[in-house]
Amino acid sequence: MSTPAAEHAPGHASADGIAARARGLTKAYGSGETTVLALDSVDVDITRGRFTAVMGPSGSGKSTLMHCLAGLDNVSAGQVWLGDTEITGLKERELTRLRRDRIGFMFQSFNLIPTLNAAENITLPMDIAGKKPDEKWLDQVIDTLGLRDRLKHRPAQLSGGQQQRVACARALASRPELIFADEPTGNLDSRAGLEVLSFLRNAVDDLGQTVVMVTHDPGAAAHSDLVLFLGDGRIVDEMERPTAEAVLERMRLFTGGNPQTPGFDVIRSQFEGDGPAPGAIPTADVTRDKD
Ligand SMILES: Nc1ncnc2c1ncn2[C@@H]1O[C@H](COP(=O)(O)OP(=O)(O)OP(=O)(O)O)[C@@H](O)[C@H]1O
Repeated sequence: MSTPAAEHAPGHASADGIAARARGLTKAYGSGETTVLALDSVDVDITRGRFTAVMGPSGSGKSTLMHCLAGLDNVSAGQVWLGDTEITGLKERELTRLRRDRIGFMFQSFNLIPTLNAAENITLPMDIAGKKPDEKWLDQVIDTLGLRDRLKHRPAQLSGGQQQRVACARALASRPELIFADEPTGNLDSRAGLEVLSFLRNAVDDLGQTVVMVTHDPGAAAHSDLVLFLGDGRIVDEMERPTAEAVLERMRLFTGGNPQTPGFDVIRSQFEGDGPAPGAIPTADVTRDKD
């Protein structure tokens, strides 16, 4: 689980391309005395063809950052670009189209449609958009994810790991510029979680995709090329070629080992005795993988 990114082959795309960029990104919720500054003037570049993990204590702004970069949430101040397109200021309709055409999403809950089989779930976003899939690319995604013999199965006939692989294939199917994954392993046992992380890694290394993943798990973050650490709505540090141990150590510094700090319990229980071994995926809310 603690495979260092250094062992991974570099992605296909050139390192100088920027898939998404934010400058002075600020997001406040509420108003007056109850205002919460979820993001505080964040500057960030997401490099194309890389796997970036976003970590930080609970409430540090990870999901808000992802939502603002993906155009799912409007910003209070600052600017966000997807490639060369500035998305801040776009109308909802334009944003919807941009998300549909250029971004893939993977969430903790797989969000598969129970009445559709795996193949239909994978192509659903494109079917809704009236777009024909690139069959060669789709075949490559299906084979990379090992779903070839599961295409006719409905979600209920698939294990948790297989369902998440279908969700991964759906995110990749339209060959998006950028894939956002929010705790993609959060509902999986450690083996299925590991599989999904390997597939995301392969999507970057073999298919040249760009992935941004929000996670609480240092072991999951160790599959990335770069970890961004958020604290109180700011990027407070970053780590190239992370290992689970180094990320855990950084998270410890973060919380100052203070059990009162939000997120401390999660980190401590995962790594210090009463949780799984370092690098394991949290096993709460486990979905059995019958592979
Ligand atoms: N819709 C909302 N209304 C009000 N406050 C919000 C809203 N969404 C998020 N917040 C607040 O913004 C801050 C950042 O939240 P966010 O969900 O981005 O954190 P996070 O790092 O993803 O947390 P977690 O790890 O617990 O998911 C928190 O203080 C949160 O309470």
